[in-house]
Amino acid sequence: MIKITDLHKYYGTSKNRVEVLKGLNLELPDGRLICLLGPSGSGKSTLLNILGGIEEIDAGSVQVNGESLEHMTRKELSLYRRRHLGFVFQFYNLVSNLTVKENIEVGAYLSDSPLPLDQLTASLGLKQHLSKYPNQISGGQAQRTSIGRAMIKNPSLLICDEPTGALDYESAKEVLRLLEHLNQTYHTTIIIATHNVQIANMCHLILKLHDGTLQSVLQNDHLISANEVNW
Ligand SMILES: Nc1ncnc2c1ncn2[C@@H]1O[C@H](COP(=O)(O)OP(=O)(O)OP(=O)(O)O)[C@@H](O)[C@H]1O
Repeated sequence: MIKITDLHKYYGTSKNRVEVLKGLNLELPDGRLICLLGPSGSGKSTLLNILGGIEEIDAGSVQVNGESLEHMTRKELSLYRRRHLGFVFQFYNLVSNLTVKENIEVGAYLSDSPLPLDQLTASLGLKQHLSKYPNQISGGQAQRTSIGRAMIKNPSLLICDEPTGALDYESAKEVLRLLEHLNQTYHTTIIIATHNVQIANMCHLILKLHDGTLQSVLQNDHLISANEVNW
């Protein structure tokens, strides 16, 4: 469970200080697919980076599985990231001189309890591509590799910031099907920040952020499968 209480975040100092998150309150149950929607600049990445222990909390509290991030030292935050977090970004950030398999294995080294590589690569649909290098695979395959690298850690929370933003329709759908499958198989809480409002239809919970405030938190009563998501 993630519990956010009166969360504030500011950038800049004195006259240039801007409040980017303006007192968020939110509870996110475990094991859900969560969509975070909001226009550019509304604070989505800032919120994800706070949940990911990358950005400091200026006021308020963020509890993840009972641990308060605002009280953690840098070392504790680093351990929190290693143990609990997986990150997926719009651009895949693969290591160019490592193969697909080796890129995924990088994630395993960071975990005390990694998932078996064989099992995961079957889910990722990358078995035929394991010995290729990033410049020999498509964008969709690269994103599935980066999801593999994040998931092999067996994180309790997978944070995806615009995971389909750079992909064509078919590759984006494959990534969405994969995220749905991982959520169902491993019960990982997955947060997807996106501009694509259609993605919300396959998520259990839909958060709408506007200008640093939560406009709405909706339970999706008309859940559809990733396969049925169209745009
Ligand atoms: N390191 C920073 N220093 C100063 N201002 C920042 C910093 N990071 C973000 N901001 C500002 O905070 C606001 C929220 O940015 P954020 O990246 O969280 O929005 P977003 O909703 O993720 O946008 P997008 O959809 O374009 O990625 C923006 O006005 C942005 O300019």
